[in-house]
Amino acid sequence: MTLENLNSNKSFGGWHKQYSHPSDSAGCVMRFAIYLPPQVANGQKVPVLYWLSGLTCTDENFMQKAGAHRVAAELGMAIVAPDTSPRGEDVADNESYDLGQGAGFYVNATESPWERHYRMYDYVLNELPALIESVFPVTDQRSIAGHSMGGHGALVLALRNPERYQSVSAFSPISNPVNCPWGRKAFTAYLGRDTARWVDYDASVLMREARQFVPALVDQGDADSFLAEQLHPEALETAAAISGYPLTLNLREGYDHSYYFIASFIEEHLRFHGRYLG
Ligand SMILES: N[C@@H](CCC(=O)N[C@@H](CSC=O)C(=O)NCC(=O)O)C(=O)O
Repeated sequence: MTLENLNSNKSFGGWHKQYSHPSDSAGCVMRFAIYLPPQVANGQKVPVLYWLSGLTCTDENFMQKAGAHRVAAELGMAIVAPDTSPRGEDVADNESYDLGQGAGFYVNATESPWERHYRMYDYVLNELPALIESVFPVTDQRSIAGHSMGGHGALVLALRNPERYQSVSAFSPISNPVNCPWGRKAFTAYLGRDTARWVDYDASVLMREARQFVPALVDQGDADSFLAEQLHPEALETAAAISGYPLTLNLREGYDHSYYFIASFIEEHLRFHGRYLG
């Protein structure tokens, strides 16, 4: 295992660290950030919250802007934030911000030229937790959360793999990607034109058909400029009502799509996950 430590910062008694490593799933060098709470210094193993970021983000946005370390330190919870796509000179890209590098959509691409590296679903579900659990003092208790494109990724991963996660939460998720411009553009490129293949990556479709449940929390700002066109939380709410899914969806007055919104409510999300991670 070649794991290169790129950076270390002490934070709230614990450590924020950044690493790179060669990834089998992505076929390139991937980066992630990890927050290790102070409890690990006492030889304690801690559970892990995986955080998936949104379009244009890297492993850095959440760690720098969300203000999550203080409560993670109190709860004894590690947080792992992977990059949002494969990257590199030989990795396919697109000039737009919502396709290609920085916009992996947490799918396994099947279409050229994306299928060689864009396997973020496998990376986040399998490769990254296996690496984290073999190298760091963590348990195999995992929860998952994310924002926007990352909220879509977190919901899809938990809905398809309920045995792998204790809880799931999302800020402003792309809730019904088969019915919004961001989702249709990305899924056409990564998965092809056959829309029957898209539903495996649509949280609202998956939640409507779910039979095995993971406690779910979603927060959405009502002043979010992407709300009407891209996010469709009402589709998630309808799906939960049909399947009886344990979803709490909060509409927050005046909040937009930014990390100011995430920072305002991240403590509630961390405490929510803390209840299920033990
Ligand atoms: N046109 C904008 C869009 C980028 C943007 O708003 N990114 C969000 C996530 S949107 C959905 O996935 C984000 O988290 N940005 C990073 C941040 O630190 O705020 C643009 O190109 O900037």
